[in-house]
Amino acid sequence: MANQNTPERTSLSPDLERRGMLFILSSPSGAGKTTMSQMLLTADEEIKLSVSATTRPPRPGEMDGIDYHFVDDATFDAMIEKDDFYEWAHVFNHRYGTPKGYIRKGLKEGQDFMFDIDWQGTQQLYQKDQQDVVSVFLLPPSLPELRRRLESRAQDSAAVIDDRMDRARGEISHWAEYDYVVINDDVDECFVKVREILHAERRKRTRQTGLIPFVRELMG
Ligand SMILES: Nc1nc2c(ncn2[C@@H]2O[C@H](COP(=O)(O)OP(=O)(O)O)[C@@H](O)[C@H]2O)c(=O)[nH]1
Ligand SMILES: Nc1ncnc2c1ncn2[C@@H]1O[C@H](COP(=O)(O)OP(=O)(O)O)[C@@H](O)[C@H]1O
Repeated sequence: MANQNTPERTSLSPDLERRGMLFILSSPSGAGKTTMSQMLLTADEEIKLSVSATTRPPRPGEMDGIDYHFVDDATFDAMIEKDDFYEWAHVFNHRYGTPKGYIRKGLKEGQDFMFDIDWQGTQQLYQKDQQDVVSVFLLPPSLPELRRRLESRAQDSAAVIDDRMDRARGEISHWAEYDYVVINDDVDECFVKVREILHAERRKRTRQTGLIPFVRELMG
């Protein structure tokens, strides 16, 4: 069996074309989206991260263009003006948005993208492209554990952590809008579940555009 962190190809066949997928991970802050998305990106060479633009300042260790495109308010305004965003939203007193160009081009070429976005962005992507969106909501095992994770990440001030905890219930209230809900208790078990979802969704008949010519040929 392949090691769970080893890159692998998961296409049914390299010859079969399929539609790219918009794979969304949402959760209250601290429940584990970044952890899960990094594990999936390491383990699976067929999915790329959609790098959002944000007006929030970088955390220690975050890199411009890798974790986010860190922009100022004027630049974000200009991007809205130029219709550069697939979707954007206000979250925690900052603005976050998904730049369009890169995603559109990739999807056409059958590339899968992972989105670490909130429920507002998820709703907007569903409105634009219902067929290609797969959404997963991560729940923490408990609220005290959620606080413990925010504190253990040690990258936000006490006031920011309090604010995120205050908003957690509101974010959790959107759980039923998602295709899948996974409780992130043990990190490795959660990863296996999220990866199973990704693999199964790739095999959906409607995503495999190469099936029609394949079956035609199969049937002679
Ligand atoms: N709608 C939308 N939400 C985003 C985007 N990028 C990030 N977010 C969400 O903004 C929230 C705050 O993200 P961040 O500041 O990185 O904090 P974290 O969730 O604690 O890692 C999270 O719920 C993210 O999923 C985006 O492009 N669009
Ligand atoms: N299943 C888990 N058990 C324990 N700690 C976890 C688990 N998942 C994530 N963490 C830790 O919790 C903190 C918040 O996780 P992170 O992935 O940054 O959350 P988010 O991106 O949703 O804000 C990080 O320090 C991370 O290492």
